[in-house]
Amino acid sequence: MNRTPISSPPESTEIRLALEMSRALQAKTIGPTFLQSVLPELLRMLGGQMGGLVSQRQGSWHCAPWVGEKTNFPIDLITDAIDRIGTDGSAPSQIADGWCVTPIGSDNGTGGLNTPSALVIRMTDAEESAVRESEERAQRMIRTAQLLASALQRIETQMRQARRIEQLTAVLAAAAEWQRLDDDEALLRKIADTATSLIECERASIFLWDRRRSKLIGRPALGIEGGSLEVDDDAGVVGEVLRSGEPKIWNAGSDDESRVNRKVDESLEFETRSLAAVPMSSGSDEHRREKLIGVFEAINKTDGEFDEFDAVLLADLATHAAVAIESLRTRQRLRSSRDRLVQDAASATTLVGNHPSIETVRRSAEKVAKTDLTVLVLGKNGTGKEVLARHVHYESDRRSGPFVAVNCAALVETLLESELFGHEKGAFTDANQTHIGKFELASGGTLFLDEVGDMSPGGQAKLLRVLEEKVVVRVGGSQPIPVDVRVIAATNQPLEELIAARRFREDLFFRLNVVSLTLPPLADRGDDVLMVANHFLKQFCYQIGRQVPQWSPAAESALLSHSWPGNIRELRNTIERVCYLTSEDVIHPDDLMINGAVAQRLKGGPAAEMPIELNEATRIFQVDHIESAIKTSGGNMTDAAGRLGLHRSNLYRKMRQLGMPTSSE
Ligand SMILES: Nc1ncnc2c1ncn2[C@@H]1O[C@H](COP(=O)(O)OP(=O)(O)OP(=O)(O)O)[C@@H](O)[C@H]1O
Repeated sequence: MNRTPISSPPESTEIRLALEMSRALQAKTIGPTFLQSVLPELLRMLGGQMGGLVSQRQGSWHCAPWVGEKTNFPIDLITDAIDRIGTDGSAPSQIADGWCVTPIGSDNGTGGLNTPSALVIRMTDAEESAVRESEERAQRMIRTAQLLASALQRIETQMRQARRIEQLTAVLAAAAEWQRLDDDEALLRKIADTATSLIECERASIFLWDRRRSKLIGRPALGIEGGSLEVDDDAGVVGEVLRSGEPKIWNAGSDDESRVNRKVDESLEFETRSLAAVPMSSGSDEHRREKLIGVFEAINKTDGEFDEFDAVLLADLATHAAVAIESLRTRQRLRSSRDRLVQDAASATTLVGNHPSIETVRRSAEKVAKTDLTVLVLGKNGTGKEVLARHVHYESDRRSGPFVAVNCAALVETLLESELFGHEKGAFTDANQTHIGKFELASGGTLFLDEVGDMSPGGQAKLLRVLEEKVVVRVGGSQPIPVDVRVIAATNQPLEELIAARRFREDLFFRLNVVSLTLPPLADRGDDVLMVANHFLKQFCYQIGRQVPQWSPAAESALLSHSWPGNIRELRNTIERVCYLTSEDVIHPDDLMINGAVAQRLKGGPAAEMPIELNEATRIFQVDHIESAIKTSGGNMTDAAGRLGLHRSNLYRKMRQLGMPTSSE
């Protein structure tokens, strides 16, 4: 070989190289183009004429970054050098035929080069001669090449880590956006679009698994106008993923053609050149398999082939996508069962009647329902004040929220505050646990304050404050809790008279009486009596499974002429009795047992042909007796309780026991 005298590289080469590389490592702008821009200068310092980083991916060699021509690689030398990488990560350089090859060890999965790689330098002729002449020069070449190799590895690691952070940030941002979507078509499309742009591929598809039919349904089925793409769940690469639960990559040319299900391409008039597919599961490690909902697939990498980094990114997206799909499904299920419940509850509280007075109330109720105004419902006992309050609730935008009813008369002052506003654990002797008040429970919905006229003065003052400030403070607590509640109050008491007698606060009256709705007594509703009677008749007959009987004309007249002092509640009880105590196809006036007929019947009068069990007779007597006490007291429950020798709260308890409506929650 021709030995040309050469000058040794200046002693400072290694130092300059080290300085240059440390500057490079500190640069904030390290990116894919960075190495390409600094490599020529580094090579020149090393005495190289061409070279760069060579790595083997998916069976073929890639040179990037690289300076100079890409021909005549010393493949054998590179393979040999890579094979010599020690288990401890040591990577000896090889010098031969003018090449210096330095393998780059794996960085143990820290995000750097975990594909076989080597720094390859083609020496200038002068450098080659110098290296051949002098062992010291050869050693210097090796040392500087190793220095450069380790710097390249660090730079590459940094770049990959920066890219990974960027990707994960993008995945998290996308996942947060997916959680906000409420329509599954839009969600799936958005997931596919995100994957397409992050992974840099032509399209992405989600294959949802229909386990029962052993099919995978491609969504979005791009290219199939309005149709759906369905494949057998064991076909193609997606089938492999489903079977193994592992990510799979396929690249045309380097992988087995038979793995791809070309039927999909045919139906989409598309050509798959490369493909990465990963399982989609919303479960954590041990539940991954059972929570597998499908396969996520990226098709045709825009530049080159898919590699394991793409598969890792796709798997990140798939995990978040599976959670978003599952949580949308759960939300949809919950929403539809909630809608069904709301629908059931709304239809169970129908405001029956079409008398003009009821039509007027209904129209006003529906109008006020669209606002958040406080409503005061007025009317005698049993006229349907709670039914009307529920009607307002179910007609309002708050219908999916709770409807919470509180009977203010049934609460003694000491309990009222804790019932309405809640208490903290330890607030008083029996407060073993934190108790959420009705205002908080009704948040997002409606709070119905029944018998508000019976509220104690202290209770009235506290209620007024909450209505004005729209915050509650639990008893024993200090934290103000904002409450979003529409309040509907009701009373059968003449509030103006109570105000004059200083038993009801005028300021609270004005606060509650923003809109008032008044229900007329049943006797003033004309033929509605028959309509409501038929409504209850059907309801009770259905409950006990008997044929609905007919009214005799005389029974209809009796219903229409009765004064119904207990209003609809009395009518309801009457019809309930009729349903339970008669068995004929036609109902006669005597069957109604109104106008004292119950007592007469219980005393063994003419209406007593049908035997009644003792329990039922006792119940009927008690109901009748309590109703007449309430009637005599003009609806004042405290007074009625006094007449019956009971405390007011015991009267409510008794009424509940007897199945009498009490308008409490
Ligand atoms: N218009 C109506 N259509 C159908 N059922 C009704 C109607 N009005 C009242 N009811 C029924 O009558 C009974 C009494 O109604 P509700 O409890 O709403 O009356 P109230 O005026 O609130 O009574 P109270 O003043 O005693 O609290 C309930 O069983 C209710 O379902």
